[in-house]
Amino acid sequence: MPFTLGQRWISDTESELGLGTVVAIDTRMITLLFPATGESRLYAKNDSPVTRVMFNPGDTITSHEGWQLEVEEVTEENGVLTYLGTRTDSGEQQVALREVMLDSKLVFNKPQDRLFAGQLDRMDRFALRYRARKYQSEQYRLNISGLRGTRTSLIPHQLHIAHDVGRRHAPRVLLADEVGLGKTIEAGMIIHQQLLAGRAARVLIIVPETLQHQWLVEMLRRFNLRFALFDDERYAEAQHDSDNPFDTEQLVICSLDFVRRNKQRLDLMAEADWDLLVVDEAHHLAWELDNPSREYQVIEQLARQISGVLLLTATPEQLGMESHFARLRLLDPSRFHDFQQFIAEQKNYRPVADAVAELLADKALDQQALNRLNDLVGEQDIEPLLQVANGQGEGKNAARRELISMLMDRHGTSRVLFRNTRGGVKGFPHRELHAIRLPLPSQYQTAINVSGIMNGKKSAEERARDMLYPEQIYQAFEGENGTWWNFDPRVEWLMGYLTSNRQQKILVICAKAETALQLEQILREREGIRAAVFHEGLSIIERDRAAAWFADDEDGAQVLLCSEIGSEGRNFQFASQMVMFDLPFNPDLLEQRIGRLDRIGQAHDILIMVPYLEKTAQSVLLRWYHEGLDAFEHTCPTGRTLYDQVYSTLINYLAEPQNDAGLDAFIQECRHQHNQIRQQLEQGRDRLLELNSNGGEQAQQLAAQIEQQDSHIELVNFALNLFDIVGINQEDRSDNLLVLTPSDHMLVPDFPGLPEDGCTITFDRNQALSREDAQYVTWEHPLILNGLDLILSGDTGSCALSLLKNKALPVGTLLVELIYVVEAQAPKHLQLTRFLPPTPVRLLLDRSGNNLAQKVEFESFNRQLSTVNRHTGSKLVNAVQQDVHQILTQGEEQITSAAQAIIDEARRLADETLSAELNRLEALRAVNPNIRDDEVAAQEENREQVLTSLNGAGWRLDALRLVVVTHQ
Ligand SMILES: Nc1ncnc2c1ncn2[C@@H]1O[C@H](COP(=O)(O)OP(=O)(O)OP(=O)(O)O)[C@@H](O)[C@H]1O
Repeated sequence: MPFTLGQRWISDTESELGLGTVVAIDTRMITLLFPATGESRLYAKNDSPVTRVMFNPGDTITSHEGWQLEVEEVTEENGVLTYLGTRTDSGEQQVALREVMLDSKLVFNKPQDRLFAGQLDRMDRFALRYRARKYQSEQYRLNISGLRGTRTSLIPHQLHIAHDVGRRHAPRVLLADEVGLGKTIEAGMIIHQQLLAGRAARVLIIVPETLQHQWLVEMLRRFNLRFALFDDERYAEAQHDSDNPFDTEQLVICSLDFVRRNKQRLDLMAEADWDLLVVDEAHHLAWELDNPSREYQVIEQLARQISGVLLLTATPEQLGMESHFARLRLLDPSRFHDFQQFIAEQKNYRPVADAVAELLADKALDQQALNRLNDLVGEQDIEPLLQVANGQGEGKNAARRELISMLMDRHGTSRVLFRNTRGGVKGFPHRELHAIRLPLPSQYQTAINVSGIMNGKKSAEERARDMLYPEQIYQAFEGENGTWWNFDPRVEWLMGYLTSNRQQKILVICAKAETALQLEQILREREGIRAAVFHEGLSIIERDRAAAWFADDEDGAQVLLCSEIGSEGRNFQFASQMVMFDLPFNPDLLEQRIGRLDRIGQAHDILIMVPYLEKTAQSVLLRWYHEGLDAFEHTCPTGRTLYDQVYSTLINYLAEPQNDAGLDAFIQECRHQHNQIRQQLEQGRDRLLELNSNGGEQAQQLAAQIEQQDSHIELVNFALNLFDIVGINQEDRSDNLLVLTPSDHMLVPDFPGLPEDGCTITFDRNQALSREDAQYVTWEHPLILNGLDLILSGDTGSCALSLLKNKALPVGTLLVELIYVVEAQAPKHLQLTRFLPPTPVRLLLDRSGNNLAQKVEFESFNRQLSTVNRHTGSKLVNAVQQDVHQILTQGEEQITSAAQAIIDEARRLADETLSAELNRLEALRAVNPNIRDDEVAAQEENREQVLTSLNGAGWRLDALRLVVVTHQ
């Protein structure tokens, strides 16, 4: 094309320069000035990488003054164009705009503009873009989205809870699985889902100080969630950056103590607009009528402000029924307002549990059972369902499942409380108690006698507490000289045990920090035993260091000596032996202690060694725990109830252990009651809770579904292609590992998610679980999510040209592949993507407008195509420009009906799903007070907003490729 002064051209290789103007021409060269950047370039007249910019009627163009013109006519004079049309701002008609007056900052972002401006992209990028669209849209539609991307084993009960709670609006639940069954993991999965779906953006986690780092690490390692740890120092720093320091981070972990200590800080925290509050070890929140603890009040203030609340505790009833009730009250004050009523409800679970058991038993239901079900379900006509459930037809199991879920929904606390037990989950190792009886040294006997005389005024409980730790009584009398370890036979026994098990990691727990410290010194000095200590006197860093030293396989400590604080929340399942140097005061603490080893991941049977001194409070307590409650070898669900029931008798025996008249009968009676209560629980409340909490068959299916997805090769192919195009170096290592490093030709200089010095990744879940240094890459990993974003939010691959070698078609045959996207704009929290994710529609049109897309599948077609160099590409584009315009017009006609069908289907699905959810909630609210009014209102509003947003859905051309047939 001949050059003329004043014409506008664009550089094919440096499109960022904007529009250029021809300012000089000589015999062989031309000069373009690019006013937007002030730069000039000299090009050869023949064969230069520049494309003539020409607009067509229907285009909207911008003048250098900023106003826009809708082009109606284009005239040419001496090779220079003038555009005629209507101004969009004033409506003035027949306005002329000479091309030299066009805005030079022109960017071409519509694929067709880019095509005509010669900005052709590589063919592999076009394919990547289409695949990215396709996979993204498929992933959004899967109901397991948000559950797959975590570095965790697929454990059905956890997946069930995460699936149920994770998709609720502002979930408020108590996660109360038994110790070590994975509450932290469940909370992490819920947070991950809520963040991914846009239901939450700001999350606050409050934990005991000792667990802060463990949480921080678990969130990052398993969920790729980078929390900021707020302590005094960090808080002071953040004060410089914002009036409210908590506004400086989206994801925050801090300790309960940090929150409790300062009223002003608490107020600021409460104001900081969190979406989700997580409180671990929530049994610390003690409550009595008219006397709530400070900890309780702190969380109460936050829970009033924050819409989503997850409370975690393995021992929900640790501080008694009242505190348990009070924690439920934090979740829903209007529902849990009357303690007496709550107690009454607790007793009424039996008939519901029986009905559920009958349904599960797969036997025919007699008239009595049918009547009972009718009564329990209440308002709804379930006759048809009962007939199917009682028949032998296909739908029998599904009908029974539906009836069970109706019962669960309508009765009890199952919507706010989840509790899985080892019994329900199965597959846990055995626990074995070894009680080692040792003589009571005379020094202790004397100290106990003297203290008995001196402490006459103390309460029975105080005396009982003293009596449990004779070494402390002795030392209180002897002061500095009270070297009890020189004669206490437990010390001798402990040293013998540890030295004869040098290859084993052993956890030693004692109630008091002083005992732990003294033992450490003795073990070190006398036997050279490497023992880490873990107690409340250490700083957080020191505690974590101690735990890490114990965990270290190669150079680590053989023993971890910890006081009672080490018995909570920590993960020590790599060890399978524990020594209780003394026993804790209540059965919940005992369970917490054993729970350090008896957790998911424990591969061996657990040995619990208890050296105890005969005729002491310890020997009484040991018998009570073991013979009365069976609390060492099995988790003890009755512990708290029995403890409250027999408290005064027990305390008296502990306070005066030498007076054991009637002790045998007392213990026997406790065992009898234990068996009875356990049976009641198993048939009533616990059974119901468990049935609801472990998710049954559906949870198994969920796990199986995710597992099936895990092995999909599509992700691997896509990711490798993506990394390639982004410019990330990939180096194959054995064992399904890949090392990624940034190259010096990256698409963007800083690819989010890829560290400067690279990272190791794996696509294999098992490998990721055993190799902590490798990132587990799934569709939900930041590398993939950011990669998809990078490709789809920019121009990458939006316009390409390929050659098709096919002798069956005439040379020069033109096909245009058009990728449209059907989408709706809406705030993320509406989760419109469930119904209408950005959905690609592919058309493959020939010159007559026939759509061949159905017959010619993308991948096999793509494999037949070959690339063309940019220069030839530009020439080809110019040659077929008119045809392409026509085909585009035909494309617009064809997409309308296809897109509208997709939108209609999305609206139908949304209406059906959301109306069903709303109806269900409304029906439930009539019978189950656990449904909060605000939940129903939010659901209703959500439905309205979703449907309105879908009404506004539309489509646009996202990418296009010209395909020209050759025979060479
Ligand atoms: N799905 C899983 N995949 C891999 N590891 C898991 C999974 N679930 C739990 N674990 C591991 O099992 C241990 C117990 O899990 P977690 O700490 O979440 O239990 P918990 O119920 O919070 O315990 P506690 O009652 O002691 O606070 C942890 O080491 C955790 O990493």
